[in-house]
Amino acid sequence: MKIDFEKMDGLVPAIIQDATTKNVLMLGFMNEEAYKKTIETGHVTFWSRSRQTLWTKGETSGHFLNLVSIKNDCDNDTLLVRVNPVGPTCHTGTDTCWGEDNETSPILFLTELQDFIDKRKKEMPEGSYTTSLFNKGINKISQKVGEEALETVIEATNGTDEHLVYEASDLLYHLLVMLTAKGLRIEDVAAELQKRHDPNWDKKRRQEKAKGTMK
Ligand SMILES: N=c1c2ncn([C@@H]3O[C@H](COP(=O)(O)OP(=O)(O)OP(=O)(O)O)[C@@H](O)[C@H]3O)c2ncn1[C@@H]1O[C@H](COP(=O)(O)O)[C@@H](O)[C@H]1O
Repeated sequence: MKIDFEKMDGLVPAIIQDATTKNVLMLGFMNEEAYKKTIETGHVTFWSRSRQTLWTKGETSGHFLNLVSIKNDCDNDTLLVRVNPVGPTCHTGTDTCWGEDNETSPILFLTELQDFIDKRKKEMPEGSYTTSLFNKGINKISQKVGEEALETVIEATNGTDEHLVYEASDLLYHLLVMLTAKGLRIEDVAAELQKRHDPNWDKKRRQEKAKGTMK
């Protein structure tokens, strides 16, 4: 279904959400022209009600909202616009128009860290520990994962919580490097875990195992 501008007298509210952190950044209004321009340019564009003109967010500040996706609500009169913001969204200098900092949750940081590791793999800058791991290859990276797993286990059985968190972090970092080396993502692992969360998953797994279609 198309967004219904007519129903809304030509102007629909557009909720702007950070595609990564999922924080709500601001609310704006779009007419059909602004909507089309947003899709054509990939920069979120509104209709300014006060200035009565099209307004591309970032055109003066450089703080563009790069379009990721745009979606109608259930009755096609409000838009959810997911973006990657360049800089702070609010004109007051805060990340959201509600004065909040756009903090990444520690769990989401795992994907950010893997993006960073992937960048290291592509650019291979000198002096980087991650680069040195990629240079040594998958066998050495796998060995490091094994070592860090062992150190984590030792802390779990015989150490402090603080040391356990420290070693588990070493383990996760090296696991991310290993996944990256293999062209895989932490999201692939999360998706597998999500699949397993189905209460019938283990039953299905056993059935498939019995049929010999799964290891
Ligand atoms: N999270 C980590 C991280 N965790 C652990 N490590 C490194 O992993 C190594 C752990 O190995 P060990 O405990 O065996 O200690 P070691 O004796 O120094 O290591 P070896 O001599 O055995 O290789 C240390 O050198 C740590 O510095 C990490 N190195 C990098 N990161 C992240 O990766 C980013 C990029 O790092 P660089 O590529 O080095 O810029 C950083 O900004 C961080 O966010």
